Amino acid sequence: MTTQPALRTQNLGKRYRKGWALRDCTLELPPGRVSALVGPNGAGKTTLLRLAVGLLTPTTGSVEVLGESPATNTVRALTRIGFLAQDHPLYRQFTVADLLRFGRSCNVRFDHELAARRLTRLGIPLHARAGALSGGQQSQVALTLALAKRPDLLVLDEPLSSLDPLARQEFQRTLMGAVADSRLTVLFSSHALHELERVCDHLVVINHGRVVLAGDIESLLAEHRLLVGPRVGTDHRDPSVIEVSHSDRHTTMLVRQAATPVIPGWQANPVGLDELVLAYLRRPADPDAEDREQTA
Ligand SMILES: Nc1ncnc2c1ncn2[C@@H]1O[C@H](COP(=O)(O)OP(=O)(O)OP(=O)(O)O)[C@@H](O)[C@H]1O
Repeated sequence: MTTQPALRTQNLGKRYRKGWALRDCTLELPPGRVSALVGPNGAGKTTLLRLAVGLLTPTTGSVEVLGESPATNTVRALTRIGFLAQDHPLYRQFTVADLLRFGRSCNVRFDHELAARRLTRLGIPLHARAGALSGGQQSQVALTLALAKRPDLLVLDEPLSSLDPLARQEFQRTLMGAVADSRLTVLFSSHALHELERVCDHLVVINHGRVVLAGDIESLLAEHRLLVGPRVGTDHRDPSVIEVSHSDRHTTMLVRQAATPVIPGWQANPVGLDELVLAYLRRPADPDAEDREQTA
């Protein structure tokens, strides 16, 4: 069994005319897992996903998908990658059946049976024109085309955003089924924090173009604790303290040090995934990182 990361980035960065969209991104995604990429609007998620699939060229650093660069080894690497863009563009004049035929003619591994079966199950008629389908149906067609390509890495930019709750659940089941059947690796961006734990086992949090947290979700939750105790002053330079808040009499601290003994009089509570992600997103950008890069 291969232990090669499905996606590896090293100091990856992308600069547009107005500034950096992604900086100093070093990541490894484990194969055969579902990873979520979360962060606020403008954080750099789409930029990272487009770099991963070879649609953008890095300004700095490198990206590898299953050991190959999508930028330099285009044909071979791209047959192994499925990508669903945020606006899931489809040829609007094509019928769904035309799109399946087109998919088959462009991809040697295309599984026409799987695609037709999934669309029929979802009640999407093959004779309908793509432009006449609802937004949610169009995104289901686009997702089906990406899945039918039988990629090793499936990259999805906000696939949940146009789906209703039933369709979201079906989507989650489909992803988990595909991962279990074929050791597919999935990376998808999402704002739906409360739904992530059900479908993902790995998390990447990005803010201001930088990765601020990444890892296996279970381990991340086990490594963090919410400490509650009598009000105290806190050392803001302590890197294990992620966030501090005070009420009149109490101090609450989110810390990354699960194994440290709790101070008498303090309570240590587990932290939820939403709470953890939001605490990292509320942290101010690291001004030292900028200095470090300028002097490097
Ligand atoms: N083609 C482009 N030209 C110039 N700047 C861009 C371009 N694409 C993205 N940016 C800028 O890069 C930054 C990151 O954008 P990106 O689309 O990656 O964010 P995002 O996290 O996907 O946001 P959202 O959640 O809103 O989709 C933003 O400041 C954006 O304005």
